[in-house]
Amino acid sequence: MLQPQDTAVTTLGPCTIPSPLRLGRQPEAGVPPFVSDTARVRFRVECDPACPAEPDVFFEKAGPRERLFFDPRRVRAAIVTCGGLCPGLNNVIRSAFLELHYNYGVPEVLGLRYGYAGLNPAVAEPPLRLTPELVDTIHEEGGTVLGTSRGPQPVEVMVDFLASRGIDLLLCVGGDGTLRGARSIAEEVLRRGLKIAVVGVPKTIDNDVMYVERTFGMQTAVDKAREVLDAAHNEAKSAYNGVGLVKVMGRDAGFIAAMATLASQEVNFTLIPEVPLVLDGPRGFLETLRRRLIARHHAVVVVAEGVGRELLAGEPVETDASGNPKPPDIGPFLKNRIVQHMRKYGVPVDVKYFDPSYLIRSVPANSDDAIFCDALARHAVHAAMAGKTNVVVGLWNGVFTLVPIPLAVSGKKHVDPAGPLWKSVLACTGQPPGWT
Ligand SMILES: Nc1ncnc2c1ncn2[C@@H]1O[C@H](COP(=O)(O)OP(=O)(O)O)[C@@H](O)[C@H]1O
Ligand SMILES: O=P(O)(O)OC[C@H]1O[C@](O)(COP(=O)(O)O)[C@@H](O)[C@@H]1O
Repeated sequence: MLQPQDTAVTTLGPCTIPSPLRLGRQPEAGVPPFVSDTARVRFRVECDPACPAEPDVFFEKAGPRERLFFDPRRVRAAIVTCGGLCPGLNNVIRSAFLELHYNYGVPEVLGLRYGYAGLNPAVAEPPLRLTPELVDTIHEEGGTVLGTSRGPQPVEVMVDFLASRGIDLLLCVGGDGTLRGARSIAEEVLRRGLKIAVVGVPKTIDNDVMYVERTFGMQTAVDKAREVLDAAHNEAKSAYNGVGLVKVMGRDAGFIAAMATLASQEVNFTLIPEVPLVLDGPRGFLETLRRRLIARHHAVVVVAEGVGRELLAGEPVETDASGNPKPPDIGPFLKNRIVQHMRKYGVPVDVKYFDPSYLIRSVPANSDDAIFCDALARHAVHAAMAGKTNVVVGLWNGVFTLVPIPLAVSGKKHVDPAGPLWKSVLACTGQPPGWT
């Protein structure tokens, strides 16, 4: 159970430097333009009284502080992007640079190359010095202009790098692995008594970061996934007993599959890792699909890549360089089982299999994500300039928060099979709540 002290944010020291921020408008009378450290956001899922969220816990509110820990004129900042691609990485780099450069007047912002490898001189490409020209149009492109990577680097080496380069603040843009790395760096920095702020920006199309309502890139990925679902629907309904089978990313959490289902409204079966898949038996998936084909002659099925690990138990389990499990390929497996099952019962079937894979995460951010990335990046800069460290910018009930990284990596966020998102998916697809 979350305790109030868990949400306390670490600060490098007292904030004594007046902020040079010009917010572009005069504050309304009596309304300070700056956010105080005592401004809190209540942590509760208001729309779902059944949610076990703790009612009396508050997160510190993100936003510009009136007094800073760092003197902006002397700051050297650095940005690193890690893990899998995600729409909006370049937006975050651009907006963080612009905030640091123009609003705070920070003279030097470095872009570290290829993830945490960029902090290890033994393997690193030299950092890029960011300029207005360099970031000018990067938001129009997918991917990350800095490069990214998976795989560990020794924390002592990374902190040596930061100290020897005189870097005062490090923005780590990534998912839960990146945040674990950021936590190690921040803790090693504090152990050595250094004054380097480490602030995370929550990236992942999987949307599985705890205590963060939404990670950037997810909405764009859902947009792309929805296009594929609509295509699968067109294919399926144009064939006699057509099945459009779509596999989307999501190794532990089914947010993309669930949300793309709601966006498309054309899906009949949404399979996510949070709801165990049973293939056989009268109430299993295959028989339910057979009944649907007999009744309606077409179906759309979306399956998240992390589904059915138990079904594929015999398959070799691989991990990526960061130690994340790479699930055996559920897509072709499911296609074969559908074909075999229908053949067994003499039901003709025409399965069209779609694997959009990297297509949904390598595209530029949509408008919604672009605006979100801009806000996240600016909030990360505000937090770092105020000396906040070991913290990630979050969003909760529409308000930007500062979430201590140890809390954010204490677990992974999942689709709640009893929650409103999954209930909406069930209502939209008409599928049973579980497979038995
Ligand atoms: N427990 C950990 N401690 C330190 N670094 C980690 C840890 N887990 C992952 N990392 C590093 O963070 C980076 C990104 O992690 P990864 O899991 O690949 O992507 P993501 O951040 O998107 O989850 C990699 O360089 C990885 O080695
Ligand atoms: O092929 P890669 O680069 O390992 O990426 C695959 C993984 O990346 C993701 O898209 C996102 O993962 P991260 O954001 O944690 O990097 C997962 O859904 C997927 O399993």
